[in-house]
Amino acid sequence: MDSKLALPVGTTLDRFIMRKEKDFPYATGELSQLLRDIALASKIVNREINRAGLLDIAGAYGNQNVQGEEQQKLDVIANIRFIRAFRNGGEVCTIISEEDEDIIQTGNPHGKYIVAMDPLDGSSNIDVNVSIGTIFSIYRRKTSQGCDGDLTDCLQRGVEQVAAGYVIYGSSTMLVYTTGNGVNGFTYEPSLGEYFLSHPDIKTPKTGKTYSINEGSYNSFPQGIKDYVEYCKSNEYSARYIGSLVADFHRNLLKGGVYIYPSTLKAPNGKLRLMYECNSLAFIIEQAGGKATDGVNRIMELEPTSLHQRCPLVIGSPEMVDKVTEMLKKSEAALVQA
Ligand SMILES: O=P(O)(O)OC[C@H]1O[C@](O)(COP(=O)(O)O)[C@@H](O)[C@@H]1O
Ligand SMILES: [Mg+2]
Ligand SMILES: [Mg+2]
Repeated sequence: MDSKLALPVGTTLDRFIMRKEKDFPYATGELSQLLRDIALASKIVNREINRAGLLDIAGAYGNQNVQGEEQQKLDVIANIRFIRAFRNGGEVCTIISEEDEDIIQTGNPHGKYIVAMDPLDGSSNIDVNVSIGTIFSIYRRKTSQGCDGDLTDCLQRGVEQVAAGYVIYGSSTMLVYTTGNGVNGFTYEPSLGEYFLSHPDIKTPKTGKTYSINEGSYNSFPQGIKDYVEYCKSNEYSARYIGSLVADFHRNLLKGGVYIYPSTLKAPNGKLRLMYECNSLAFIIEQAGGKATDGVNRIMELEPTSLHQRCPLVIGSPEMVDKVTEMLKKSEAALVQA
């Protein structure tokens, strides 16, 4: 946390954003307002999620999204709520969403920012009351204001992010984000309708004893990943896999651990999307002292070529990510020699 501005636990998100803005003499308040818009939309989505079982908003929506996945009603509701918040807020000109094939123009040509988002992460867990989330990345547009953003604005590398974060809708609802000056977590108090600083200056442990991977696809993992899973077992690490990226990531961020979604025969480029899952969490983990790679390269330096491109993900405590990279390299070298 910036030494000149250590704010106490219990500070409201609004006050935190306002005070942090003072760290940036040239700040114009637009990014602050955009963070508030995200917080507002997340409160509405949180309310819908909490009541999902009661209202007719559980289950499938009856459409497939651009990924070929069955859309859940809450995927669509969350998508609508965030798009509406960005439209009404006025700071965003263009949106990339997991639920929309093409970029969405908000009608705010003077908006300075591009948002890439996964409105509802962990869709397979929606109806079974398991933690789910929302993931977002914020970029400054490259093209001049006054017109709609275009692909050059949208396809920026992770290192260009001005902010990123996620909301986890779990036993409590939390917003965790970075603007490149450390990572802070805020817990939502529904009866007051406010987010309060609960996890200041989050740092992830250098290593841990938890690994998160869907071993159901073990047989088609790259050899290096198989070797790493065996290494974890031989060292009696704990296997934890919720099946919601945000939830698995959040646990490992706080307690130490590594989450791996490798390339498999079924998904040669992995399953997770670079622009609104991998880049966002990579920015967070790096700001918290951890690492994120595709097994070889730093996620944040990957050059995006399409809106919904996928990439393998190895993310978490730095020493554990390094171990995975080391084992992948070794198995590759063994293959070459064979
Ligand atoms: O069922 P699998 O193949 O293990 O995939 C689970 C992963 O897929 C995801 O559900 C993909 O995200 P969406 O739910 O946003 O599509 C991640 O949250 C999760 O980590
Ligand atoms: Mg997702
Ligand atoms: Mg999703």
